[in-house]
Amino acid sequence: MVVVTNSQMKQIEENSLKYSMSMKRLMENAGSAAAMFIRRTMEVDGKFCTVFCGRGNNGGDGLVVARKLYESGANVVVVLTDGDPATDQAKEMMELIAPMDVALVYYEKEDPAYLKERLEATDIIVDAIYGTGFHGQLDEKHRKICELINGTTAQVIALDVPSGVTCDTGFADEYAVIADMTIAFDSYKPLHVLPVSVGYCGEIKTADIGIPPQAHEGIEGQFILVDNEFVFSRLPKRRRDSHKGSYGKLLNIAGSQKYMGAAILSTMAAMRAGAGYVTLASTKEVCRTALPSLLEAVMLPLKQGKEGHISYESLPEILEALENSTALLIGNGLDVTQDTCRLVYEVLKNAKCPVIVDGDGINVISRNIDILKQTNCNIVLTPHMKELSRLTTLPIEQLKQDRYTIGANFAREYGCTVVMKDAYTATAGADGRMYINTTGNAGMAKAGSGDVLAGIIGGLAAQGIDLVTAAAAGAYLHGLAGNYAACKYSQYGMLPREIIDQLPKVFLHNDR
Ligand SMILES: NC(=O)C1=CN([C@@H]2O[C@H](COP(=O)(O)OP(=O)(O)OC[C@H]3O[C@@H](n4cnc5c(N)ncnc54)[C@H](O)[C@@H]3O)[C@@H](O)[C@H]2O)[C@H](O)CC1
Ligand SMILES: [K+]
Repeated sequence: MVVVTNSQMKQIEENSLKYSMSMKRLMENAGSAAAMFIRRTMEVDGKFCTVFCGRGNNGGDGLVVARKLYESGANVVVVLTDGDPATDQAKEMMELIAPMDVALVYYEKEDPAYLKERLEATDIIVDAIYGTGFHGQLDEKHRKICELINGTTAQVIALDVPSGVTCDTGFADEYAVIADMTIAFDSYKPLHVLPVSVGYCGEIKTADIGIPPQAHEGIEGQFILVDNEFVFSRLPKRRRDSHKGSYGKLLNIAGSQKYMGAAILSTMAAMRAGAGYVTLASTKEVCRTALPSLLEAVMLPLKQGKEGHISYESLPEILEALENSTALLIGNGLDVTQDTCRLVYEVLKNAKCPVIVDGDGINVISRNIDILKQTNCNIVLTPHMKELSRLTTLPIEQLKQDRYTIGANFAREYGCTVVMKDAYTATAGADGRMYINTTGNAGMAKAGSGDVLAGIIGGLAAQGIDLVTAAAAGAYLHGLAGNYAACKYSQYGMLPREIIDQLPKVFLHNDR
């Protein structure tokens, strides 16, 4: 799903006028679609509905909803929060509703006691105070209104945007409306996917408001919400006449005496993601220990260094294996030693296939970031917040506030893809596009989950799926399999290995 910014939405709206659409019809369609969603979700006939309308076009949509809910049998009161409508379309909607038996009250003129009483009896509140036109903070009056709305037990339906949330940044005033459902008109906007604001939206529905598809042409989404359609339209079905060589060879350089599990989890995940061959390159001890869990993997046992890591002397064997690989995964459980630093740098300088760098691989790169500029391959980095902080040398607090801009700038500067792992993982492409993932749950916040994600991305990349897609789709599949695992084993009880076990179910449900 493509996410459009406020100015892109305005452009789409304007384009649609070229296809005999009018602003008035768009508003009528938006209000009708919203009323339909409300009717589908809850009983409306005989219910008390209070519609809060601002002066802009969002308020105009609210007036249409008020009319439609009244026609469906609801007892409707419209509260005009800022006086009469200011835009031409909204004024027309006001004229249409005037003759109906819908009470129109002016917030400033109304007795606060009446409003309080009305809200106590209200079943459904429609928030049409501010839409995409809002930015910044709410003033005192609007904070009071939003506080009233948030203080009721009614179902709160926000039109397009919960009032008080800024469309493009997702920044929410501390008193912003907290909706049970938000009806996004035509397209998702950044606030509908950004972690800072999704919590204000409740359930999000998109309403077709009659904008012709041609009006979207040439609009390139900068934020892309990764969904089932995105992922499975990019993961081809396996051909009946194919063979294991058709699905690539992943070389996974992972593990050390201290972190054996990372090698097992990442290798297993890559195999479960569909790769034809997966080779685990690790110390002899890790390979021997991992073998019983990794019957289908190829083992490349290497010399062990003094600290239990892969010895630098193994470089020639690794480079030879790299020659035949279609993707490289490096870093899971490698440990950070002088040897691993040299090893990772040399391997990166020599790699020609797509490379995924995770865990200690990232920590090693953070010590010498310019190595990223000395490579001849496409690279995905998969840092969590702490690792991103090491990579960018920025404090975590700053990253939390502005990770989209910082991540996109980093990806652009170093020409790589950055999977920023968090509760809502976002993948920044080198072209500055941001792929937002919303699958996953708190049960995945356990050591080993990252190894599984890296393995999935590696497995997909080995099959020839382009690296940005492998990264964004990998995060989605990982989260969805994690959700299945939580359903089976609970968020408390689930283990990262069970995310791998659930991956086949995700594929099965999507006919892969
Ligand atoms: N996109 C479409 O095709 C359609 C969208 N519709 C609806 O229109 C709104 C956007 O309407 P707009 O009139 O541009 O803005 P708002 O209604 O959100 O009104 C904002 C209003 O408030 C002012 N303002 C902005 N920030 C602040 C602030 N911090 N404090 C006070 N006032 C502020 C701003 O200047 C505006 O005047 C969209 O969301 C849809 O709901 C159409 O109806 C259908 C087609
Ligand atoms: K609104």
